Amino acid sequence: MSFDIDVVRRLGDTRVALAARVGEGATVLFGRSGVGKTSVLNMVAGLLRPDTGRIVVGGETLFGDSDWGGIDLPPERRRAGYVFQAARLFPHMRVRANLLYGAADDVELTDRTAFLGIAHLLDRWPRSLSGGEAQRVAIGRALLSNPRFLLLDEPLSSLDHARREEVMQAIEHVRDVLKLPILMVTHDPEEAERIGTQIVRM
Ligand SMILES: Nc1ncnc2c1ncn2[C@@H]1O[C@H](COP(=O)(O)OP(=O)(O)OP(=O)(O)O)[C@@H](O)[C@H]1O
Repeated sequence: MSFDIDVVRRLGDTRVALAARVGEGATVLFGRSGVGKTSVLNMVAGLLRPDTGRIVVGGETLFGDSDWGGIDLPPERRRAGYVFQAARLFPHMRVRANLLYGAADDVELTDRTAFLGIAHLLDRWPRSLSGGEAQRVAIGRALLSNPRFLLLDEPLSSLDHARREEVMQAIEHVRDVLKLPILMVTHDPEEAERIGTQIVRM
């Protein structure tokens, strides 16, 4: 599945612009702070509207300005799984309820929790989880919503070395075994090198 992204959006004094066409696997958006990486993910997710351009994922137009058919699919029809820098779990729900939020059913729960190494955490509250555990639950929640692709915004940046390795392996599993297309933001060159099938510099 390819991402074909050609967007411009002005935010205050910053002009966020990206033109990239990428293929299978994981695409890493790499660039200095403030260049607009998160804004690009938000545009792909449907949370931020580009001023001009188009976003096509797997041949389906998610957004197209008036020159491209005037299309703007709402976020729920884009079917993006979005994982943020901080896990952003619902604090009033146990891990199981967090995972199943947005899931049509629980048929994949066992499989997903097994490879993410979180099966033993289902009855825990988010506040009792380590950063790495919480981030793996956030990835599980995104996967269980049956997404067509994953958006990962610096999912490792708040973690120490050991926790980073756990989450990195989970992302590699999604890329290599589930073969779900990934668009991931990082400003860590080592992470970009390891996760990225292709790297797009902004
Ligand atoms: N609502 C807003 N109003 C004005 N400027 C904004 C707004 N939202 C974002 N910006 C600016 O747009 C630019 C892009 O922000 P964005 O968060 O996309 O960058 P980034 O590359 O993800 O940065 P970082 O690596 O620090 O997370 C920044 O300069 C930011 O200050």
